[in-house]
Amino acid sequence: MLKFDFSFAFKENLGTGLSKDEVFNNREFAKRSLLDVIESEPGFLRILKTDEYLDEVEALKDWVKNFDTLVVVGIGGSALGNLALHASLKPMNWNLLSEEEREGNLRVFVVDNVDPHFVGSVIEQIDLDRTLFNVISKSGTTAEAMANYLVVRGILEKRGLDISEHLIFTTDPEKGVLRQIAKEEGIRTLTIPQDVGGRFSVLTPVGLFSAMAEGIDIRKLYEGARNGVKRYSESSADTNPVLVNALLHYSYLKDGKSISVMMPYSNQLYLLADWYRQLWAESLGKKYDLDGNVVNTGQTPVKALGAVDQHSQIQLYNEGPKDKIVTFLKLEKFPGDLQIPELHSEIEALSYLGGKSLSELLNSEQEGTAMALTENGVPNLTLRFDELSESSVGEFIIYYELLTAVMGAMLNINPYDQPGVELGKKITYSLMGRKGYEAFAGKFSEKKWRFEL
Ligand SMILES: O=P(O)(O)OC[C@H]1O[C@](O)(CO)[C@@H](O)[C@@H]1O
Repeated sequence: MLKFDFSFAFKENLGTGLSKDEVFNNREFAKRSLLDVIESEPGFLRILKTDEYLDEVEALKDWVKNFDTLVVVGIGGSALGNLALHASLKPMNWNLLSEEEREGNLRVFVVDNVDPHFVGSVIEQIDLDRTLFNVISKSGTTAEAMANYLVVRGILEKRGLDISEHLIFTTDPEKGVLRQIAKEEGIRTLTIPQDVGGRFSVLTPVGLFSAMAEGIDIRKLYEGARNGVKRYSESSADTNPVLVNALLHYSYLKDGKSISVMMPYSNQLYLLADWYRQLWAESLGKKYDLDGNVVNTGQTPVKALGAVDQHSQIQLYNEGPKDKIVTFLKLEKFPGDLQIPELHSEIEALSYLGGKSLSELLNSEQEGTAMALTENGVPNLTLRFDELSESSVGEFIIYYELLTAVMGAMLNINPYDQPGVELGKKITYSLMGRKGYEAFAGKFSEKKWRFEL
């Protein structure tokens, strides 16, 4: 079970900011918002009521064993969940291990960006004959995912490999070009349910397939998420960590804290902060509220890595603008630890470290940073994992999905759409010569718009 420490989030300890009374003033509003979310049964909650998606993915278990490597091709919500599961639940050197060391489980690479050097370097590391490519796109129109699909397909064709054996598509059950191509060519498919948006889709086949392929127990992931739903659906605002956190983030946002920092003190947890960044940004960053008023709301998610970013960001967080609320992610038990040898006992600047472990140092740094922020009046909270396991990561995912949806309800916006991404996509189509989109970039090529040196 995840543990939450909200001690340093209130005026009582900060000496500034919002008091418990001020924050909990909105408790009825938060409770109603949570109830509304649960009653509306968004797709990310509905999927946990069935084993349908687990079964769909597990039906491919034997076929997957034909391969040594899985390459996920997708971007945003079609990539970040895969990366987060891979980083948090597999050893950091997983893709460097031999097949025996991996006990037949697959290496997993995620190709999201269209940086040619990045894509090329992944291709160089794989044995095409033993590689399966999972092209993930809900819409089937995202330029980056489609371009990388074409690149990969081109390479497979050139090599004379059987396309329908080396490709699988994860996409909308009915719509889109990937569905169409799959039907025509007999390519296997997995479903992205229509009621689940990309950034909420990690517990659909989007995230489950690569997780299963690399040996993650996807049923345990569901178990953690399902237990999380029970725990976080509870309606007491004083004991439900979703409600406390929603109240905190909502109240501090209204109070001018426009930045939400997530700072894991663990390299393995770092990509969970990346996943959270898309979830918080695309869900809550909205121009209009549900009544059509222009609100331009949202809270900018920032990720930082402890202890590394203590030496890069903390000066700003402590002494810069008071516009942040910070969430630390802390890991109690690391998969492995290193003892610091007792050397140089005569040098005081080194001797105090001897005999301690690296995890002890890292976690002391987290506590020290939390206390320093508190001294400086920066509200912060700590979310603690006892250890990294499928069930704790599953719980974390549902915790943040629910928190985001409740925040959306409190802000009276739609957390499930992303209209603000569309214009940039259309201008890109225009720049790339896509038919029907000619006009979108034209305007900005006029001389009066330019200031180039
Ligand atoms: O799965 P798709 O449709 O390719 O979309 C990828 C990503 O692009 C967006 O639509 C816009 O960034 C995200 O919401 C989504 O996760």
